[in-house]
Amino acid sequence: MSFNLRNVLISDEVDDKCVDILRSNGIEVVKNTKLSKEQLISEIPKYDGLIVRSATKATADVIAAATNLKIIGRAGTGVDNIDCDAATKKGIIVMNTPGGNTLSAAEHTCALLMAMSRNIAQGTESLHQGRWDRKKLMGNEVNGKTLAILGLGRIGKEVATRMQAFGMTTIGFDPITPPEVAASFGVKSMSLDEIWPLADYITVHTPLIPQTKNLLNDTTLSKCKKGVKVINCARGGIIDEDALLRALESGQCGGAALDVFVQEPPTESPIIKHPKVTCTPHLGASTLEAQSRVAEDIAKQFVDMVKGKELFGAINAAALANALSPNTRPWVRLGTALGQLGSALLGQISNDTQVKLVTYGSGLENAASYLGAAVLVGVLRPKSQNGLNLVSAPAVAKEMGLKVSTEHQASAPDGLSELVTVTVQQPGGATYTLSGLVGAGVPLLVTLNNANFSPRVALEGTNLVYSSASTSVLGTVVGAVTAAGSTVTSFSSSASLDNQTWSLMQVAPPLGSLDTIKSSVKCVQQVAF
Ligand SMILES: NC(=O)C1=CN([C@@H]2O[C@H](COP(=O)(O)OP(=O)(O)OC[C@H]3O[C@@H](n4cnc5c(N)ncnc54)[C@H](O)[C@@H]3O)[C@@H](O)[C@H]2O)C=CC1
Ligand SMILES: O=C(O)C(=O)COP(=O)(O)O
Repeated sequence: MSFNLRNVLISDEVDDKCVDILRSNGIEVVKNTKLSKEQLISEIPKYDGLIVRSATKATADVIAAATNLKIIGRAGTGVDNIDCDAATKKGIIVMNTPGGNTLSAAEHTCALLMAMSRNIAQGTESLHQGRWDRKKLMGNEVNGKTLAILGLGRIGKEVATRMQAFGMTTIGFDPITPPEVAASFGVKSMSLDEIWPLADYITVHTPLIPQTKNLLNDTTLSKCKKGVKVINCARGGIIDEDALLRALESGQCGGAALDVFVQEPPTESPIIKHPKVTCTPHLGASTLEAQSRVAEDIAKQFVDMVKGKELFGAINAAALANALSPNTRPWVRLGTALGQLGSALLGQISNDTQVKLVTYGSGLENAASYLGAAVLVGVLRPKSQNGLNLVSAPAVAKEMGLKVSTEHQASAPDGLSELVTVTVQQPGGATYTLSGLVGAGVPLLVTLNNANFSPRVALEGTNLVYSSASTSVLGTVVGAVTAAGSTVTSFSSSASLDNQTWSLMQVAPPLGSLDTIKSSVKCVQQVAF
């Protein structure tokens, strides 16, 4: 996959460091933060890259119009404003800058929590209006109170340690963070049902995903202590705003501090007007420090990717990241080559084609995550539409209905340390199984339908792959290649198995037609690896 990024559109307010780094690396940049959705749709086909914060909505219709787009960069954390599924299906990388704004968001959460507890916004407002509301604005200490943190990732952890310094007891829930990890930063892990009755404060630090949408709702709020206070500096919608309003009205909720909203800006929402609500206009990441970091991070991540150095921060491209790593790159090439070979021999790929990948050996224990995508790129290449790559292949295969399975075996056969086999099968039709490994950084074919190649065949260049009853057809095939104006640059054949020999003949240039060879062999295909 080539990463030739000619130009990038920056459509949100991103620090100019980003522009400077991209331009100094030869990438053209247009910054336009005033585009309407319609204007974005009409502009986007001109660009190879797009950089956004949270304001631009990279929805399915924007992505559908993005005929040249290779990458969407999020100068920040949350990617819920980007239709990642639509981008993945089109082979567009989605990348964020994890960590660049963590401290700012954590500090803002703590600031909101304290401001809510001491009525700082309400006090400021009363003074602005010429009042001296001391009695009305009685607060409470946070010392000795219990803070529940839902989502113990980067920000949740930083909030915990800061609020512990104020004397709060921190408890939390996260389906992924192990209890011992949470304990290492002073948070006692509990189930949500254990948390609700214990919490004096609840702060959410999860992504907005189906499992976290309306995590705080009428039911869960009713399980909390009367007067519980809530903070949302993560994403609008994790707390159900209507339920929150009802709880504030009834006193079940004693206060809310909100930086994010279901609709931004929340002009129509009554929640922002409620006297017990302290709110800010999505300012969690709005510090000079965070903006400088995320701008620099996203630009450097783009440049590193273009230079083929590494793919950091990509959230939909595990296979692609491995394609850039020197250790795994040849295995990715092997997977694609085996997939291509299987697909060419099968001759047809349809909705019910079955593809099975087996990895052998401890070195390939977690390789299926990227080798699977690599194999599918090879399998689907004959059917390839624009954008078929390591990002999109699994999604395209899923959409087509291909039956894809993977398996890992701890040890490899025949004394090998690692081996990959790919089987492609048409139900009720042919089956081809290919095995290969990497030697000296080169993808090598080991067997084809159990027929062994010794020496192993480098899967490189353009090859005629044919099967014959014996190797005696070699002269005829070479004659046909020469007559077609091509030359044979290497040749390998397998051991004979069941009266069949498989041969790979590397030719240059590729042949225009295989017709003269077809009559001399059982089957022949031309594959460019
Ligand atoms: N207000 C603002 O300006 C900012 C908001 N954010 C938002 O803050 C949130 C957290 O960001 P990070 O800590 O960097 O993300 P992270 O990925 O480091 O942490 C998120 C945590 O949520 C956990 N999680 C997932 N599903 C969960 C569930 N059902 N219940 C409980 N926990 C669950 C994950 O396991 C993970 O540990 C994101 O939504 C991000 O978009 C981030 C930066 C600035
Ligand atoms: O990084 C995030 O998830 C944020 O919410 C920050 O949003 P922003 O870049 O300030 O629009």
